[in-house]
Amino acid sequence: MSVKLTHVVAAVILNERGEFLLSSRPEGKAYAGFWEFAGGKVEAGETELAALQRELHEELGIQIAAATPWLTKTYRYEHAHVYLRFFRVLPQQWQGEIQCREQQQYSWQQAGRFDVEPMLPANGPILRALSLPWLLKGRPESGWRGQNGVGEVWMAFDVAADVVLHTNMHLPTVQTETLHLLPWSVSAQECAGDGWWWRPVALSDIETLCVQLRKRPVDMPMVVLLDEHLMNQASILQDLGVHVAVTMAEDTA
Ligand SMILES: Nc1nc2c([nH]c(=O)n2[C@H]2C[C@H](O)[C@@H](COP(=O)(O)OP(=O)(O)OP(=O)(O)O)O2)c(=O)[nH]1
Repeated sequence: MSVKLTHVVAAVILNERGEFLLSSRPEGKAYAGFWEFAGGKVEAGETELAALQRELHEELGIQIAAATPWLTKTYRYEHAHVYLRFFRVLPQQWQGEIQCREQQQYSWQQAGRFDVEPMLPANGPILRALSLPWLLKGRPESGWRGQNGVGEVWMAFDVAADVVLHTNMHLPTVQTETLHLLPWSVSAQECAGDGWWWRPVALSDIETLCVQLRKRPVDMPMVVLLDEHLMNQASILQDLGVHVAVTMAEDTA
């Protein structure tokens, strides 16, 4: 029996302080009072970006100029089986004053420290993924460090030994069918059943990765390890849609 999936888009809106926006679901909707990322159902004939722009304007009165596809998630509620597409919206990609047009509430939240509840049940992994810093720097000997809204995240991995240790973060597995389509320069390694690391050789590999991630999105972050010659590309990778970048750094003290 085929299951009808409800196609939903939702926006991870960021502000200049690196916080992200959650809002409560209004009275009259399923899971009223639960917290979510603003968004809603994609209408027939509408693109995902157009749906996101319409929903964010209807719910919060803000305008979205652009949004980067991020993670995806399918989830079966009693009321619907949903296919959720999350988009990252950077501070320069949205404008307007936030208004609660549907009598909902909103809150700016820090990654890793949520003080609103209850959350929509489908969103747990998404909230955990947000606690991953976008960029971590370090070396294999000393581990990699980055900042999220709460503080420092540290992790270490030994690609050869296929072992990952980490603190204050979560690195679950991505879908293998997407991994098989990637332009492997060095094949991806599953690390202790906890995540996937991928080490591209050229910027074009990363562009191909991002095209594949847009076509076949994954439900957890893909961590891209950048060798030294690709480090200066890190600033453009976020726009391309890379989830998490790990770079070698001189100073790891
Ligand atoms: N907007 C949003 N919906 C989410 C999130 N997580 C999650 O599981 N959902 C689910 C809840 C709902 O079943 C579905 C969104 O549908 P909705 O009823 O809110 O959509 P809508 O705003 O278009 O509502 P309506 O016009 O039909 O009243 O997706 C999230 O973070 N944001």
